[in-house]
Amino acid sequence: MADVVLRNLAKRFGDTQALADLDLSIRDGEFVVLLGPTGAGKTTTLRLIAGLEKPDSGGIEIGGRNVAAEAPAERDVAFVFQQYSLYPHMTVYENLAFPLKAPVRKLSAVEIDRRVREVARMVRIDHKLENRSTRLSGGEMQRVAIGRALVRRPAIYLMDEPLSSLDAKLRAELRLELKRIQKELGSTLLYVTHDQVEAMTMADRIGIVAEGRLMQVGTPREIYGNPANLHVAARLGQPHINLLPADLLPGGQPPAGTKTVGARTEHLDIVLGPDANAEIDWIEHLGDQNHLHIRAGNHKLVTLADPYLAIAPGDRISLTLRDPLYFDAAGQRLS
Ligand SMILES: Nc1ncnc2c1ncn2[C@@H]1O[C@H](COP(=O)(O)OP(=O)(O)OP(=O)(O)O)[C@@H](O)[C@H]1O
Repeated sequence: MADVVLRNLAKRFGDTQALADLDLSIRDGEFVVLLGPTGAGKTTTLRLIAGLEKPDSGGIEIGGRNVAAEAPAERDVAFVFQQYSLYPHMTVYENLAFPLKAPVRKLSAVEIDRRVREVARMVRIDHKLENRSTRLSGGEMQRVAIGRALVRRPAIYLMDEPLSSLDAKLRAELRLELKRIQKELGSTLLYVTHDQVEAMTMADRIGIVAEGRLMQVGTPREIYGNPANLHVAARLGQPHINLLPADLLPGGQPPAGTKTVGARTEHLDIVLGPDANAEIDWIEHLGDQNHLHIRAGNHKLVTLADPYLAIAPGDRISLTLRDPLYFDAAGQRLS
């Protein structure tokens, strides 16, 4: 495993600036997640590190080595794609063993067997080793694809939305397993997703990417609690952060220059009573929690509420800010 350093990386495809001035250091053994919408430049970043694309400018170091002149095979990275790319004519065992059989690796049959079985146990596919890879469920195929990357011990694992084709339950399971395996192996991992829950639950650090730029890098807690700008604030949190004019609700202390107040659930106090400044529009019942849709003046807000809160559409409430986030006219965070 190794440190990976990206310096001022830029890449353009025709008129599209896919990446601009991207700086990022990934520490040995760290799990970094790039989070951003479609077209933000996440996959391009992985492909540049893997050597599948050439940067227009900037540098890439893997384990202290400048890899600019190295072919993909020399870079010692393992890539897991969104779609399981297994060899269909092979069994699960053969798929897992394949990356270890390259003559340059000089591994004995006993060592290959040991590693294949160890990784198969890790990704919980050891009971299907003799199955043809086409005779697996989607989740099992993706486990094999991840396992095939894990049998090698590369400098870095690059994973491009490896769980996005799976159903929600499997995604949640594999998310936990992937994090456990990464910790167990001490692997360096750069993982791309547009799923904020994956980013929050797996990452040591999250990098928020938008329009080819890295907006902020930090721990999930920093990114959520201390976003640098409106864009970052809007990427995390369910329901979405409410963006309101500075003078809409009482309770805040907006600093000079405040244009927008960012209020998440934890920044809003609700009291039923006579001093109402807002009204409940409707309530979405999600089982373990409710989403309250609230109207305050001409603005609509959404916040979470305990399902036992005795509240109904049409109820008038008093809505107060508690330590929200403040942004200036350019969308930069003020405090
Ligand atoms: N080979 C290519 N030729 C032309 N344009 C490309 C190419 N690869 C990427 N792009 C463009 O570069 C931009 C960044 O693409 P990239 O695939 O890195 O985004 P992404 O963040 O991974 O998006 P997604 O979540 O949809 O995978 C997009 O506008 C995309 O259309």
